[in-house]
Amino acid sequence: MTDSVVPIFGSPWATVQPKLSQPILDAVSTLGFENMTPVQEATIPVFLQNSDVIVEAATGSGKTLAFVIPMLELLRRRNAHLAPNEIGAVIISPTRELSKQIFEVLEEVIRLSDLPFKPHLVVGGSATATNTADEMAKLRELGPDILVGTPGRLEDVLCGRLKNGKKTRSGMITASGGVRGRASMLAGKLEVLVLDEADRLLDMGFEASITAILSVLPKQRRTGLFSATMSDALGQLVRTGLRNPARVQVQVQGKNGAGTDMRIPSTLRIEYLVCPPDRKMAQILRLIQNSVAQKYIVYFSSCASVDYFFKLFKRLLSPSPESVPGGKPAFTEERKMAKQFINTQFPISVHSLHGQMVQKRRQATFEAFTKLPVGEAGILLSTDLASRGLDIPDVDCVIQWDPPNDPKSFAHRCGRTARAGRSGQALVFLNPGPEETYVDLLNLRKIPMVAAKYLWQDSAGNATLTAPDDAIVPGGSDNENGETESDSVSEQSDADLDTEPRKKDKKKKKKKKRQSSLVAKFPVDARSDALLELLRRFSATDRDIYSRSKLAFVSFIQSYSKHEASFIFRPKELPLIEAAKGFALLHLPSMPELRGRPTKMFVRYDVDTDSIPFLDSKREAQRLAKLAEEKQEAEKRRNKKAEREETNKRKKKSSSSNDAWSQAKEAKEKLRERKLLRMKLKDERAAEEEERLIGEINDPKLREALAKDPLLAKQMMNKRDKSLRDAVLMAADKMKRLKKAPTQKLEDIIAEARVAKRRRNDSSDSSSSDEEEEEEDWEAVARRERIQAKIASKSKRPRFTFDPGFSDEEEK
Ligand SMILES: Nc1ncnc2c1ncn2[C@@H]1O[C@H](COP(=O)(O)OP(=O)(O)OP(=O)(O)O)[C@@H](O)[C@H]1O
Repeated sequence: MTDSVVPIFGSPWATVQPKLSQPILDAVSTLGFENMTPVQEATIPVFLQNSDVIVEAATGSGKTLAFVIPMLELLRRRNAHLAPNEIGAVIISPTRELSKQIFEVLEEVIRLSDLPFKPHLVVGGSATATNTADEMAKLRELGPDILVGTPGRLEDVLCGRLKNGKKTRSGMITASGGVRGRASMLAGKLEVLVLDEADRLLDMGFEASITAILSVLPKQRRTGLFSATMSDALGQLVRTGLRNPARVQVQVQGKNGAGTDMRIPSTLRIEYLVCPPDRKMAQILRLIQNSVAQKYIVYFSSCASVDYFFKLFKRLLSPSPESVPGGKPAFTEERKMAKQFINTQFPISVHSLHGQMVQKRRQATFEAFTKLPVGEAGILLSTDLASRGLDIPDVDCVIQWDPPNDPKSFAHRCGRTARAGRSGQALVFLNPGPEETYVDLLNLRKIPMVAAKYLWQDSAGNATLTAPDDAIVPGGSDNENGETESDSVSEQSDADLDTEPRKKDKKKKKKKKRQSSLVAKFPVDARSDALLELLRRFSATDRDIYSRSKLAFVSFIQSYSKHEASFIFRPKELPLIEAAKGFALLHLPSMPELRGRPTKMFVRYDVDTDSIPFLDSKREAQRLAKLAEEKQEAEKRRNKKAEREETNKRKKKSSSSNDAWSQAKEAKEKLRERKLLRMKLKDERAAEEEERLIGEINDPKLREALAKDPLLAKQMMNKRDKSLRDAVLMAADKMKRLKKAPTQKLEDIIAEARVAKRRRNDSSDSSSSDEEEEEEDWEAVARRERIQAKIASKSKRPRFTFDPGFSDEEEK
């Protein structure tokens, strides 16, 4: 392991051992670099001696040349000839911007040294298949020796384009199960591999591509890993196949000249400001107003925040008359208002950069900021896309509106200033409360910070360190909810008596109150509040700004919950209402995170948000047309709904009267059905019973007769009246004898039989009368009985109609 202390510059290039070739020495001299930087001095000899290297050195310390120079030297020294489709070296970096920057340095050194190497930049951005195919064809035609690029596109070139690979949890496509196209370049003879920002490249996000690239590289190669935060990735180094690597850690030189273990350049001053989140904008403007700095980078946690604040900063710092609704007079008035908050002697241009921008704009905006003319000030708003490696000249100040989600990025962000021995300043905003411990975390990571002073603004608009008279200090007793400290104390003693769940509830409330009081203890800054009102006015007059404000706030909250240092950045303790004010929202969005927060503290902006227009007339016309369409649709829907309701009402009404009728009908029907069923069952049971009874009668004649009159049979059997049976038989015989009409009913016969029986009983011994007489009597009785039966039948109809005892056929 090689350790060296950073004096800003080290030994001359000519002192390197083994010696650098003359063309390369000429090139660095033409670049104006007389001496090496310490990291170059420590790395180049080791790399040249065919050893793998892991290099960790502060941001802006010259790591790019520390790998570019030995790489060219190693390629120059090799004897093997490279075919047009073979490459000798690959440099991988995590972003397109950084790849381009490295490529430009490499190209410049090759040009100045006149070495016969062809470098080529391989970055994404033109994702369509035809573009990729074109690019690959161009690449084969060009036959480069060195490739510089991002992992995904390099994977396509070196391993073949992957189709249908498997998606990993992190969203990357892995080769397993996928089909690869033909590789455009062969890496079998590769001499040098460099991973710049290696710790980032070894993160999960790039894992699949890096693994695929490593799999097609020869094992006999030189590998160099470079970063300002290398130790964070040591665990993953095994994967890169390093062979007995030399570790180069360059110490930062302290003020007394001795080496320190700090991770940041000694020329960089990092400050932190603890203040409520709604004061950030005013603080930035006052900082710009107060300093001589010209170039600023402001970091946000999401692309949506960058887009939104870009619009706000632009309206404040460099508006154009077309961007202000109401034409020129309104523009002049707005300029006047904005000048109350920032009034610099120089123009300030505003730029934005993030990963969701189209490549062309991304490139243009980056170049515009990089090449800003001397004497002109500029602000670049960015996400972490511009946090690593970018060597933007003359950045004076780095401001972190949001601390980064990954604490590693903190040093990289700050490192965009104070590069190559220049001095620079960085500022990070922290919310009062748990976020203040971020200072300790960074201290542990060898990144020291000092507290910044809150900046005020006097009536003349100048930034000052002393609070003006209108800065009302709440005295610490009143908190956000209007409760006093003593209230809290008495509540605390009450809480001691409370039951467990209530205690928890109170604890939560107390926590919230503590948070709110932390914010509320800051003196009121009326000018900051007035600035926020102006920003809200921008939003209320430009739909583009208004819609972006909501998006930005929501994405900020989402991003806040993804902080790696979640023990410091606790979403539950984030002062959300102040954050919403800081985003200059017109109203609070309805989101679950705001539940239980003191939303009354937020004053809604008095505007009908539906009427906020787009400044772009085309967009506004589209919006109005869409709105009219939506209104029509809504009207139609309302009408349809009303119609539906009306018909439903009518239906209900008629069905309620119809219902009673149909219900009664239905009930009747049911009753009838049930009755019929009952009768049927009864009949069936009766029939069964009668059959059984008939079966019991032995006499075949009687059985025959009774089979035809089951009712009689039943009656007889019930009574077990043998004499009646005999009488029936006798009567039946007699009928036969007298050849009486077969239609005579059996019940008549029975009636006659009964009369006869009675008579027989009456004149038991008396000689029986002659047959004629008997016959007459029988007739009379039968008549009487018939009449009686008729009367009875009128009142009680028999269930079965009686069949004549003997049919005509039987008679025959
Ligand atoms: N020997 C040198 N003498 C003077 N300036 C140099 C020398 N080497 C590099 N520089 C300059 O130093 C600046 C920073 O270099 P470089 O971008 O390589 O830093 P870095 O260590 O890679 O930073 P980061 O960690 O941010 O990627 C560049 O502008 C570069 O031109």
